[in-house]
Amino acid sequence: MDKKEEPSRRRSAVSRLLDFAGPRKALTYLGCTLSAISMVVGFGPYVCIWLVARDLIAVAPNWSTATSIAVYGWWALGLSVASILLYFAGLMCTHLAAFRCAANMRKRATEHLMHTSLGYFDTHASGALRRVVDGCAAETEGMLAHKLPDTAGSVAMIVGMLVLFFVFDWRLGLACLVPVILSLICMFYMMGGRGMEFMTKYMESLVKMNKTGTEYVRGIPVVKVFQQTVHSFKAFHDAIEEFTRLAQDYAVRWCRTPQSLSLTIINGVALFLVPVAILLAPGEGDFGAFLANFAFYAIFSAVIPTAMTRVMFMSDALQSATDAVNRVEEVLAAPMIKAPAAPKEPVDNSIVFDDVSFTYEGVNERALSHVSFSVPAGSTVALVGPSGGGKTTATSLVPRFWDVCAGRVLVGGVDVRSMDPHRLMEHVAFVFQANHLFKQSVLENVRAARPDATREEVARALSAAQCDDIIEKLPDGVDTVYGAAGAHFSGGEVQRLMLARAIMKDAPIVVLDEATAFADPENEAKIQKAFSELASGRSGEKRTVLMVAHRLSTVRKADKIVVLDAGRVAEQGTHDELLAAGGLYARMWADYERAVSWKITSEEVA
Ligand SMILES: Nc1ncnc2c1ncn2[C@@H]1O[C@H](COP(=O)(O)OP(=O)(O)OP(=O)(O)O)[C@@H](O)[C@H]1O
Repeated sequence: MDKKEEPSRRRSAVSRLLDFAGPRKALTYLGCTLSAISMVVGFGPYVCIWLVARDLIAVAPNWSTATSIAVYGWWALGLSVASILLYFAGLMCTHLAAFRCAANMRKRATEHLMHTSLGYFDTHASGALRRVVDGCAAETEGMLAHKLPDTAGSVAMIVGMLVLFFVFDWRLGLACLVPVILSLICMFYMMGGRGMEFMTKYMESLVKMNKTGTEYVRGIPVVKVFQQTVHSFKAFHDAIEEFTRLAQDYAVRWCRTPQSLSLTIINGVALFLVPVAILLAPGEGDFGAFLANFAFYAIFSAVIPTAMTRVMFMSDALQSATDAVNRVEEVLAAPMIKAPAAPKEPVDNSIVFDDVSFTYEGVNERALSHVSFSVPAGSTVALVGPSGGGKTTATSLVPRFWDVCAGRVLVGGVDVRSMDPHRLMEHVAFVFQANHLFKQSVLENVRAARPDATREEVARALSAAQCDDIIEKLPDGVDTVYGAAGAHFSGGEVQRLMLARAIMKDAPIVVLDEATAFADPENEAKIQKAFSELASGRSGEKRTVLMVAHRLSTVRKADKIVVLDAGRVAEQGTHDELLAAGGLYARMWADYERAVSWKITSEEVA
């Protein structure tokens, strides 16, 4: 990945950023040019002031003979207005480009994430990704819209000043130049390696704080239940501390420096200019002309600190923007699901695991090792086994959350890697523990599986998934927004709504990870009924179902049970066959029966 990216990293952040602006990139250049012209035009009023000063010195003390003063005044006014108008026109152009750039950054990162292998989200917290997609784009907006044209203007101003410095009296010009050179040296030091290194650390710390913050908010119930304090959530606490330290460093070391620098320049100009003028004055033949020149340098040297400060703050913005564009490029480099050049069509509705092995990245132990089993079209196969046996991993290989390390997963007789990812998603409905309800109406939540479904079709899917009692309880029926008052669901209810979504999708194959291991008897019966509705399919054709079962009651009726233990298939067969074999499944079943009888006995006692 890095090798391919190196050339792009070598290009400047601004040029990489502007790639996101597309054709509007030209507006940035136009905006910067207008801003530069505006600054040069902005010299006009200063020149007029100097001309006034020069005329007055020339006619002193007969001030009334200076007749051109009003003309200079009008010129000064006209040039000021022209400079302001040019500046606004420039800003308009850069804003248009900056907005497009930020929008395209967000769009491309979001689109890329849509096609990123789903497993990527397991290892990249949503808080950090949100900050990259949204925050980084926002960070670049101000830089492109304001800082860049201001810097172009300031550079034009500095260059113009340097030229003017040597037009009238090079000796006074040189005196003004010394503090400029000094400040430039300081600025290059700030913009250099250490400054950038600091900014990268600062941004990393911000991302870390966001990430741990999201995790903390998610974990608040656990923290409360166990009566822990905020400090016990050590990662978040440490991230806040680290960020605070860096933010203080930032304010003290990196913000105070530009301010001191600016002051040095202002004072520096006077410090250098005045003594040089005093030294030169006695030797001057035409003292009036010398005084006028001195007035020129005194007026114009005041412009330089403003320009320098603007350039200085650009370095700050440039560092944040470089960091932002690096992070967005990192997201854009996230592995995408590879779509085959010539996708194959599934020929039936079966699923086959053919000698599949899989190891998670950065882990030595295999999560799955030589796993082979088949789910014939129209049958229901349940994966059972001890915790950590590899059940969830096996099901996540079907939608290509991850790709196998060895072997093949076939859907409809075709390796999932040879199928068009959209076709795979169409052919298979996935109901996972991580699926969640959106903060939308129940109707929209179910319709997410098939956006063109009618209200009647949604109602039928809800009925088939045994959700009628849930809908009846809701204040606005199917139009009730999930999360609004009175619209919260139990684990079993959420599972039934998920099943309604899967029924709505009407895919011939369903892969599901049972959400809850325990449900009350009423919910349990309804979930069972919803499962059989889902498996029975529409128009009499049975669906193929591969399910991770946490409840052995669910698997009893399955056509086949595959027992996964430590990533290997320990045994497979029907419920009766496995009981007769007296292996791991038989032991699990005996434990399950004991648990059920214990539950019944304790309920009777109660
Ligand atoms: N994202 C991950 N990164 C690294 N290892 C993982 C990841 N997810 C799971 N594992 C490991 O892979 C193995 C199989 O886990 P898996 O979740 O598939 O088991 P399971 O049978 O579904 O367990 P359970 O019944 O508890 O849900 C375990 O050792 C687990 O620690």
